[in-house]
Amino acid sequence: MAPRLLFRQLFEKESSTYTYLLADIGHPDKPAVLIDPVDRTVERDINLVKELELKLIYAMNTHVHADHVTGTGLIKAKMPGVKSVISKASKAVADDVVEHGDKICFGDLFLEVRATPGHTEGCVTYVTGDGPDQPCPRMAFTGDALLIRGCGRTDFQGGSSHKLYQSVHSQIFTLPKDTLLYPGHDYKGFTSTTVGEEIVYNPRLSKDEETFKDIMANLNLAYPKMIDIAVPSNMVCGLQDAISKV
Ligand SMILES: N[C@@H](CCC(=O)N[C@@H](CSS)C(=O)NCC(=O)O)C(=O)O
Ligand SMILES: [Fe+2]
Repeated sequence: MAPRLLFRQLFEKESSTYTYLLADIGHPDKPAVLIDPVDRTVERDINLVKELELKLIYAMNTHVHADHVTGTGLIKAKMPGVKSVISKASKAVADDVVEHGDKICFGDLFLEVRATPGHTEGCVTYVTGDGPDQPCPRMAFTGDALLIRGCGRTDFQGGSSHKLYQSVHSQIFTLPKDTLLYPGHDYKGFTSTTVGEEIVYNPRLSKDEETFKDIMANLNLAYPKMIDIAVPSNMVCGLQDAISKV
């Protein structure tokens, strides 16, 4: 039986952001979702959706990004009918706001929403679920909660090292060890990892919580260059930006 899931990992190089395209190609409509599109690469993403003859139904965010403007507003403007998605806990405006335990269906496949606050209060991880007639590859889209051999910073947007540690250990490290993890960014050239690998080799999250908090308190990272533009725009899922550009 041919696999139902079509999966593509896409990269935006200025912010080192990953966007993910998933579709149920076993369904006659080929319904698709985009996770964390970036405004600068919306044309590329839309062209790919069209070339693959998919029907994009959701443009989803893992959180209110601080380093780039989400593409969800522009996509909605260019593809009427597509719905923006973000968590209720983010307090952002979107067509659909989701909570822990919700399922986002595309065709006969779905993504389960897991609340993973800590990088921001509203961060969620999207986890694949099995299709009706065959298992779906186990994958989790972690946004900035978990990065490969790293994690999201916790020094703004309601960040909390305690919450992030608890989120990752209770919601991500409890997934089967062979679950493939796809982060929101990578700054070192990695593309994916697994739960089993990160439990052992993550230099921050493999430690006890007190050591983790100490590491996070001493990262000394500069604020993202676009934070003052990105956060207000992403609180409306990029819609203001989309309206001004069309
Ligand atoms: N230099 C970049 C921002 C880099 C940064 O702060 N990345 C965030 C994720 S985007 S909110 C982060 O959490 N990094 C963790 C780390 O350990 O690097 C810019 O100016 O945009
Ligand atoms: Fe972030």
